[in-house]
Amino acid sequence: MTSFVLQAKGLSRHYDGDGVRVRAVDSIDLTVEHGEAVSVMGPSGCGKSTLLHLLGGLERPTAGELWLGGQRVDQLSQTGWARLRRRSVGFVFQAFHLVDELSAVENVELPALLVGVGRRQARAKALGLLERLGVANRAGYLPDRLSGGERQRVALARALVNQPLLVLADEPTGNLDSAATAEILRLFAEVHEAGQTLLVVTHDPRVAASADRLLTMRDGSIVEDVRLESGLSRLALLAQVAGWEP
Ligand SMILES: Nc1ncnc2c1ncn2[C@@H]1O[C@H](COP(=O)(O)OP(=O)(O)OP(=O)(O)O)[C@@H](O)[C@H]1O
Repeated sequence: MTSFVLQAKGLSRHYDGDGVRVRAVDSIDLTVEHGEAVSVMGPSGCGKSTLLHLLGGLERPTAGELWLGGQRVDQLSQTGWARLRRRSVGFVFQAFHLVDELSAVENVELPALLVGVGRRQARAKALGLLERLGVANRAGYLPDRLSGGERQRVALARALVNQPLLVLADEPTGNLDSAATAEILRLFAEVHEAGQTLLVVTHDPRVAASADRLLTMRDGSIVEDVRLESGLSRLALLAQVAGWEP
């Protein structure tokens, strides 16, 4: 068995329009091992979201190879990707993307039902996750009756319900106040400690510093790839990125 969850080789996504080529993602090489928590930072427009979309099959590369859990996926059809994504990739977005008409528990169990888990088992899994993430008391609520922090916890539960190989999060705290951000960070840390592989795109240095590896992107490329091993290096990162005094 391969030890990596994800491997990209020369992965690129270029857009052509008005005679101009935008190299949104430009020949990226990246390996993510099982159990890593990786954060991706960089200035607006440097290609972070495009990279995340490529890694989760929401967009197709214009060049390069992508491997997920030992399977080559850059050539997969849309249907093939949809099937793979349901089982192997969990998404958490800034805007939550919950189904408004479904209750919290129904949102969480939906991906399980879609891969053929029985109703009773799907419900039990969903309730278990809501419990673990501290929102079991909101199981029957529709999303519009939940706070931002609660919605994101439900979205995280939904991302985890099929025990994916990889969770991809795009600015997961972008719509949250600082108390809810701290709570979501704590939950991401717990999920990571339980062995989940994570890749998080963020502008927030607190989020970035909670990972154990930080990628910095510029103009479609990864220009820095550092391990954040100690509390000290995390503090230094915070100071450097945010201009704070440690
Ligand atoms: N569908 C598209 N067509 C043309 N250009 C695109 C498309 N999607 C993204 N781009 C361009 O690709 C580049 C990277 O965009 P991307 O959204 O990945 O950046 P980002 O780092 O996530 O930005 P932000 O931090 O502002 O969300 C930008 O120059 C953007 O304008």
